[in-house]
Formats: sequence, C-alpha cells, structure tokens
Amino acid sequence: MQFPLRLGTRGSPLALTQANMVKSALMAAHGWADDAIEIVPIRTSGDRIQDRALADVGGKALWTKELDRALADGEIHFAVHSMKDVETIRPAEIVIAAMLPRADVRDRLIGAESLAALPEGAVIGTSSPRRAAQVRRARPDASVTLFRGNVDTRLAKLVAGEADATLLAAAGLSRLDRPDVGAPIPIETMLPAPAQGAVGIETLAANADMRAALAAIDHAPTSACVRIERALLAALAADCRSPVAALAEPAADGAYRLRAEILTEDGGEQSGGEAIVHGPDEAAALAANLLARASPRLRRLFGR
Ligand SMILES: NCc1[nH]cc(CCC(=O)O)c1CC(=O)O
Repeated sequence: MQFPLRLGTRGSPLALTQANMVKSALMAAHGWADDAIEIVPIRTSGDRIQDRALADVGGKALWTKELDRALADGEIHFAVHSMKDVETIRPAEIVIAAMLPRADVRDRLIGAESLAALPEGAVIGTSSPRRAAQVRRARPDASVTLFRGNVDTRLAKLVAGEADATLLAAAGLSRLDRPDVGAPIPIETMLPAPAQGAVGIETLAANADMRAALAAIDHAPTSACVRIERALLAALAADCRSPVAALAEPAADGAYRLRAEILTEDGGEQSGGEAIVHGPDEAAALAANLLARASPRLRRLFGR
C-alpha cells in the first residue's frame, strides 16, 4: 500500500469526528503512526444545498456523489460515511468494507421531555420524512417545519425560536460531546432510521489491500445488523422521501430481531411489524409483510 492513505470525508464537525474515529481504529489495529492516514475533507452537494429537503433535489446520493468520484479517480483510498446517509443501491465498483461499533440508535427530542409533553400545536423542526411522520402520528396537533444543516445549526435554529422542538440522533450528539442535550425517545415510541448510529467505510471493490486493512476494524454485529436494515430498504424500494424506520439487533442463536415501520408522510397511516431473521436475504419477507398489511394509500407511496 502507498502511504499516506487518503481518507475522504465530508467536512462537517460530525463527519470529521467520525473520520478521526476511523483513523484511530486503523492506527490501533495496524500499529500505524499518525502520518499513515491523511484526512481529506470533501464538500458534497448535500453540504452545499441548505434551503431545501434533500428528498426534493436528488436524495441521499448528494451526500456521497463527490466522495464516490474521488474514490473512482484515486484521489482518496477510502471514504467514511454515516451509514444512514448512504443510498441503498451503491455503484458496483464500491464496497462497504467495514463498520465501527454502533452507537446509541435512538433519537433525542430537544425542547421537551417527551413527545407527550410537547405543548398543544407544537412546531417541530426536522427535514426527515420519517421523523415528521412519526411525530405527526404521535401528535396529530403538531406541525413540522424544515430544519436543515449540521447539528449545531439545528440547535441554533431551535434557540432562535424557529421551532418548539427538534429531533437529533443520539449518536451524533454524543460524538460531538453533547450526550446530554435533550431526552432520548424510547425505541418503542420512535423506531430509528435504518443504519442510524453506524459509521461505515467504503473503498473500491478492486482495492484488495485496502479492503483487507479495513476488514481488521469491522465490527461484525454492527455490519450484520445494518446490512439487514439496508436489505429491508432495498426490498421496500424506498427512496429517502418514504418514511421508513428499521432496527435489527442481535438475538439468540446467532439470529437477529428485525423491527420495521412504514408510514404515510402525514403519519395518518402506518404499517409495522417484526421478524426473526438470519441475514439480509430474509429481510425481504418482512418488507412484503408490511406492504401486504398497508393501506392502499401507504402502498402507493411505495410504488405498489
Ligand atoms: N442526516 C444527517 C445525519 N446523518 C447521521 C446523523 C447522526 C449520526 C448517526 O445516525 O450515525 C445525522 C444527524 C441526525 O440525524 O441527527
């Protein structure tokens, strides 16, 4: 391998923190010195476009497009992503080579103790169709306003009074040294986004040396669970506009408990369920089950 290895990442504070976590893990696993890995921040379309919901302008690809190109061009050797932001269908030449141990998967509510404690008619700032739908389902009186930007930007908007409350992933808050901001929402109340809390590393399928170096830091249970959640997304043929929540967790005898939920954007209709699965191939059955029990309007949202 040619050192220094170039690690591509977005430039947001959370992305840089996660990039440094990956760098430290690789240094520890391989006994590499600090100068073995060079962090290369790359501005993505997702960082540039701040005034619209990504779902309306190109979806999750906007978080990875520039990093994918840098990988293909050999400008970087590997890329670090929040797995939640990585599209379900990836270019054939790119592989997810490793994931770090997953953090707290829950969302945190900032601005109230719980969804039930929100004032009547509360305004919630979020740009996530899943969070918007789940909040509207729990609190039909609430309304949702668009909140984009990095974690600090969103917290500042809340302080500025643009909304009564917002929702952020516990994982991001704790990685940014703000683990106590807001209150965690129980998984039973608000199932998280597929892959929430997981950091993944991609490289070129053709780069065998890099794949082997990254495999050394792969956290197998996290990889297994996130791949199951992503398989469910693929089976739903969901895009980032479709409200989907999913969580796989290790269960007894090497199996996994997969919980999932789909909703209409207004939260009016929902279909949820769970299954014990042994790998990504079995996630499609739960997707089919959710769709089979969904209302016609909800099925249509998923193109069925
Ligand atoms: N879409 C932005 C994004 N992507 C990953 C995280 C948090 C970290 C994670 O889930 O791993 C966040 C912010 C948030 O949802 O609060």
